[in-house]
Amino acid sequence: MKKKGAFARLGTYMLRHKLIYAVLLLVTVLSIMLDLTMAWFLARITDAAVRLDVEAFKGLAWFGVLFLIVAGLNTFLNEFLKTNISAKIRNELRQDMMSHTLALPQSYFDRNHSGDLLSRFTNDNQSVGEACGRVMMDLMRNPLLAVASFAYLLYINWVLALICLSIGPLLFLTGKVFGNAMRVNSVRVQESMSRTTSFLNDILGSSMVFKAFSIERRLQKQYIDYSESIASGERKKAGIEGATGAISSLLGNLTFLLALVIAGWFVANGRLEVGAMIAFIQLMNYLVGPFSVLPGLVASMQQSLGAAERIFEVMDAPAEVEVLPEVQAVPPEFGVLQLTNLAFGYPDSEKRSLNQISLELTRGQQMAVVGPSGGGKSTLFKLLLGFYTPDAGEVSINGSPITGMRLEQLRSYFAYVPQESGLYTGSIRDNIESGKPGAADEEIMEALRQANAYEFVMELPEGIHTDIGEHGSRLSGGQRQRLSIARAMLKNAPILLLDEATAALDNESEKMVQQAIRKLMKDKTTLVIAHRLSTIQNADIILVMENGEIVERGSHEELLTARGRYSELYNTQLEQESAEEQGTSGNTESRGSGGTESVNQKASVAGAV
Ligand SMILES: Nc1ncnc2c1ncn2[C@@H]1O[C@H](COP(=O)(O)OP(=O)(O)OP(=O)(O)O)[C@@H](O)[C@H]1O
Repeated sequence: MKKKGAFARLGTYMLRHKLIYAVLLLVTVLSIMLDLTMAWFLARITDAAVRLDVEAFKGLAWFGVLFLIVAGLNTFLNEFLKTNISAKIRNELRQDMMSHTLALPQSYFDRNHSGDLLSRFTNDNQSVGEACGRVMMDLMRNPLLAVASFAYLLYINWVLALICLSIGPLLFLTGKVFGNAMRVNSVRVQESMSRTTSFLNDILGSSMVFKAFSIERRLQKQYIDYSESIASGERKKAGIEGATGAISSLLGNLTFLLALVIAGWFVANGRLEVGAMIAFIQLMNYLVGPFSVLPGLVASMQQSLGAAERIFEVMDAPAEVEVLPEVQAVPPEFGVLQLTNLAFGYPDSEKRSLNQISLELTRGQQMAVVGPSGGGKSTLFKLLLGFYTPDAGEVSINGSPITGMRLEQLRSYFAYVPQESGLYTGSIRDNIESGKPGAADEEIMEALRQANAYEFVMELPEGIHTDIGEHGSRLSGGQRQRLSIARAMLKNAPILLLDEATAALDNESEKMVQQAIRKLMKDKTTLVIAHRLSTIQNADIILVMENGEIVERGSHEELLTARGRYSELYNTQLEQESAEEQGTSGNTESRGSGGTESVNQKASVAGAV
């Protein structure tokens, strides 16, 4: 998108506030008139003093008081409206950006770093807000002030006026040269800031990892590099601003001195009154001032337009839905889910992550997907949830291809329990309620009971209103998972997609989670990704996925008898678990409930599917 495009689009936001801009324009014109009045006032007061006209002072004093009141009110209105309009436009941009971001497909989030997005929501938004308020109005005010002052100077003495004006082109040229350098540099600073925000976003969100690996020094060094890169851009900015300011003021002072000498000479020769010379000095500042601040303002505007482009880039990214979806109040009827010859490769990836996938899941059936890492299990879920569209083949529910369904309609068939609990900052209530927006407290409590989470939640200081911290960091892994299950319970969708919700839990916690899952799965059709094969022995069908293909399918017994890939995986895992069991059995007491459970123990809590 060209700069003009960004400006025109910002214009649509500004046009929504025509009235404020109209008042701001009036205030600006009034402030220019007040500036000129000040020059006139100085001339009058000087002339009265030179002529020893005491009578004139009384009137001038009253005029001065009135002037101060009007100028004060005008300054207040000017500052208030500029800040106000910035805040309004920033707010609207933020909201529009958020609603579009929420509508973006998963592939967008795969490609773009969340820290970069964050930077667009914050730094860029701030910069654009400035442009629509202060920068914009100053860009209008300064040329108007220069023209008005020049007209007044012409009226006082045209020779002096032309001398003053001669500085204009020089200052303009300075501004153009330095303005370009400023724009190039500010793009660099913005990019550095965005990289730094991404880095901070990553490391601050995983404080336990960097502490556990003792990589604080390395992170500190990396951060110093990022921070230095911002600082170096900012130093360069200071250099450019300093040079622009120095050249502008040198040119301004030179012209000023020249004009002053000539004005003094005119006064000495009786061709100019002393008051007119004082007015001239004041007007000279008004004429030269804008030329020296304009380059900086133009550079700021360019920088903000760059920021606006980055915001509009997000808003222009193709969305997966036009209107943000609403949760369907009543869960749909479900009969059968069919996948026929499904094939899929991620955008930007040459390799196919799924190939020739065909399966049928009927109401009430419990299906498990197992297989080595990278086999395509999670990708299968992503396609079912409509995060990506298959390259070939078809997914249909109750005989209707999902391509003909709205996304919210498709997603209403599934309750998803992700591997990571997927909780967000806010209260327990906020998190659970996302399963059924608008749910009553009783429904939330019931879901918590069903998910074996009621008791621990009630023990928390503020119950369901307790803030759980970033991604639920104030809770244990098992507690997080039980909340994730409670959320799925509240959704009450016909198909449960469970992504190995029992991974990495201790014995006690796993029991609680498994119980919760069993209740969740009651009367539900289930598709579960399982890494621990001991937990899926009761599944109706087990699919073994490898390299994106289903290489085996059948019940636990059938697959063991077949002595194929499943039986290989099962026996390897059995051996590993009993080796771990033997290695740790001597320490059971010191471990408490955090130890690795035996295969038999696991089998006793198995039956999730
Ligand atoms: N967003 C992505 N972009 C590109 N390739 C991806 C993306 N996500 C996964 N892949 C690739 O797709 C393949 C299947 O990955 P998938 O996450 O489905 O495996 P998985 O069976 O769920 O693995 P695991 O058991 O480790 O979770 C892998 O080769 C992986 O590298």
